[in-house]
Amino acid sequence: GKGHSHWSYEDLKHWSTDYLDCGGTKQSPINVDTAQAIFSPDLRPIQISGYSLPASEQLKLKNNGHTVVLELPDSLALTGGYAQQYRAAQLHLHWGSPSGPGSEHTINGHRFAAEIHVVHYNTKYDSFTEAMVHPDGLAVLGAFLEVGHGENQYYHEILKHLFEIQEVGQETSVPGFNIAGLLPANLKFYFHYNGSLTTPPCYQTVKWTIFNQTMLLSHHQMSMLVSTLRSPNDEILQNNYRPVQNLHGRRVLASFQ
Ligand SMILES: NS(=O)(=O)c1c(F)c(F)c(SCCc2ccc(C(=O)O)cc2)c(F)c1NC1CCCCCCC1
Ligand SMILES: [Zn+2]
Repeated sequence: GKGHSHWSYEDLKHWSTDYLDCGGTKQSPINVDTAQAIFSPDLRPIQISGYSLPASEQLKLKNNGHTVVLELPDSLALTGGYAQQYRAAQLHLHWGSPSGPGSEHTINGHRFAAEIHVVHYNTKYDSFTEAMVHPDGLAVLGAFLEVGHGENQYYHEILKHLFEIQEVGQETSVPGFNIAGLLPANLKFYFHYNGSLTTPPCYQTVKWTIFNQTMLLSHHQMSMLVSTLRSPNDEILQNNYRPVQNLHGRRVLASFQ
């Protein structure tokens, strides 16, 4: 059932007692030490297809108490950069607060303002639920968000609806748009490693791609993100990121030098 809704980012130590995998040796997020990353020229550019959705397609946007989730049709596909084909399930965000950053992954110890995750499942499994328990079951594309000068029109398609779902459990519908606009234009430069869901049940079944290029939002857009949604204890939902986890000998690959 929805048992995972009783955990919080405040009592992280209980995660591994309630969910065994949360105490595993292939956990996410991680810090990427770029000097230790292994340049792998065989890592192909990530290729996505079907990401441009017509406005007639209505997508569900939900405050699930831990983040804002945009459900995605499985017509969105990951067709390059991975050995197998994956289809989209949902995307969601992690962020900090007005006083600090909230990305989940860090680069050389640097935490970015926020991070988007586009969650996909391997099409060789019949469903997402089936896929998420297999080591090659999930693929998550991650990109960092920072404050830049202009407004980001693609992120605006999501952020302009946040006020409609301030309370936990609330959902609204968002007209389709080009989801690819939420990711960097250049999908060639990324880090790649095997890890996990960063939330209970922490299944170690995610092949992570973290793009090197950062997305830019306006200051106003970032402040909407960090100050609109409420959490289960009716406080503002902030700092919804898990601390970085030990690599336990895992190698991080880089598609670029
Ligand atoms: N970074 S991540 O991908 O691990 C991740 C998080 F860090 C997340 F924090 C979340 S949200 C927390 C999990 C959750 C809670 C409630 C509901 C609901 O009421 O519908 C749904 C999910 C979250 F949804 C996800 N992604 C989910 C992992 C949870 C279980 C499978 C659902 C799709 C991927
Ligand atoms: Zn996430």
